[in-house]
Amino acid sequence: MASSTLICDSEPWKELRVHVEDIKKTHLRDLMNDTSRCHSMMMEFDGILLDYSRQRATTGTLNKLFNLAEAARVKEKINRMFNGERINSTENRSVLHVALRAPRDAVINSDGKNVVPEVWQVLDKIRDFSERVRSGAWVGATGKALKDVVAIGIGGSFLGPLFVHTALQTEAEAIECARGRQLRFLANVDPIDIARNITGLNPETTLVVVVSKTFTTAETMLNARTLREWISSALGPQAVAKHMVAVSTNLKLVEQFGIDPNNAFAFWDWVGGRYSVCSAVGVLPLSLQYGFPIVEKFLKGASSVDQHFYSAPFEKNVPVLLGLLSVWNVSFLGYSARAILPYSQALEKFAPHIQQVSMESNGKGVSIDGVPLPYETGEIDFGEPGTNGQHSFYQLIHQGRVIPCDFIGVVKSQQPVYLKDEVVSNHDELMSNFFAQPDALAYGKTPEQLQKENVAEHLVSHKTFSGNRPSLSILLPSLNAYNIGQLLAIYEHRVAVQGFVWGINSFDQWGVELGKSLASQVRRQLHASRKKGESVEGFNFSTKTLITTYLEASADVPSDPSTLLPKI
Ligand SMILES: O=P(O)(O)OC[C@H]1O[C@H](O)[C@H](O)[C@@H](O)[C@@H]1O
Repeated sequence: MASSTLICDSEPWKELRVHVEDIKKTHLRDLMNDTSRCHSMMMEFDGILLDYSRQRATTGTLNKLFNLAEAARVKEKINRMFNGERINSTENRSVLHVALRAPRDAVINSDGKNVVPEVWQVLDKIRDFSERVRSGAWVGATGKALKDVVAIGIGGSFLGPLFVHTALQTEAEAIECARGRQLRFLANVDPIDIARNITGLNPETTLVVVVSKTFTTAETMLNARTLREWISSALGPQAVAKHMVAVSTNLKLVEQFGIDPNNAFAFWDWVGGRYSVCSAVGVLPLSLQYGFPIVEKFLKGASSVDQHFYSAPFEKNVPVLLGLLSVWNVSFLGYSARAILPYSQALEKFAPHIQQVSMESNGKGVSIDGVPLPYETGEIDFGEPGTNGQHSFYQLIHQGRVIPCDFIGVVKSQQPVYLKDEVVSNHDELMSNFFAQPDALAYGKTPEQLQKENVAEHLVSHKTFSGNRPSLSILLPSLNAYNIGQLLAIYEHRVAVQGFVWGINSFDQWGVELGKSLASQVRRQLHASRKKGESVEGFNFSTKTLITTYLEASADVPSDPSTLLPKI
């Protein structure tokens, strides 16, 4: 364990701690009255409007945060990331998801080698393959076109592609391109997820894409073996070659599984799982569904933000500003959660994706040098589309704990609806809430206001809103593939900025390993008990009792069953 200077020992950190006392003396109601402050806390980039005037911050706070960024050497760390240095030091890897969406002529080096040509080699292969499948040039074992795709993967090999798919599903151009096709995602090892995913699908017209960076993830591999069985029991084992393809960094294991290496789409260990949606992980299933040209627009949107993040000064740099403000909220104001609230049903899978990007990246206990941290990192991310969330958990956000909110709105709906006799269009109705909620949180409602409204005395405290609750608003011009790419990259880089300031490694995830290895011990026990009747040993009293109860109550499961697939 090396020793290193922690950011909390720096002068800018200490200054921010002192500055909290100044901010405590202010209320957002007053801060919002300062028009020049608000003006300076709004910016536009590539069609996106960012308004962070409802943060509990002044221009002075921002300056102190920029000093903190300097002390944390954030610019240097961004450069090291883009230069392909091995900033993921515990795995000895570079972190180059930006190369996945770089233009064909860009140069991004990893170990002195420009990786952009290999990125485009795979993209070209995806374009070619997806066009062949979509046009019916590539057919299944019985000669039928493959119109349905099941993508098997979990975590980073699932959440990002699901978010993008869900966001595109209702977009006009994407709808046209996807006509007659279905894309489904099988993630959970729960057989119910298998049942749901194969329901209504015919193996003859289905292509299965196995997506796994390592090709060893227990859930994904069992699901892959299950769908291999589903295909071969219906069409014969030789059908697997036509009906199963793979995305992985481990092409050797892909071949051992029985998938033709020609039908494997590579990516590289410099792509972290949760940062892999722009690799074949997302690009292959999405291109099969929507065609490569749409996915290329998504990559371009992400690339535009990459260039902005790399080159814009911090005062006008969207991911940097967002990252610094999150650090301010978490480490100085003590707000440990963040709500992601898109006012667009198309973004319903955005919060679950960002949950992994953020929490798996920044939920760490030690510095990048292995020094235990005296401050907490990461935040608890959750969210639902507005207005649904308003009728669910917003009560707590308005009158309970303070949770900084990200409001994400879209100017032009993907699916406008107008009714002749209504006051506003349906999208305007949605957006009325998008504009109102941040002010409700910021201003609140005072007892004096309530008294003026003649509210009964015994209800005044119940109806009082303290306000002073921070939020920020992001307004996108529309929600097409390009905008979806922009949004993704903004959040990816914001998380990196937070990690750079906290001085942690945002690109490893050792915290997921312990549970996996304990599950292996349980798996061995279940096998031994079911097949050989062995008693449950080697666990504490609680776990032993739970497992024994489970085994006894399911003793009717045959010890050597023949293959059984869901019947639904
Ligand atoms: O893509 P795979 O190798 O199958 O990994 C799938 C997921 O599982 C791991 O446990 C990690 O928590 C995730 O970061 C990863 O995305």
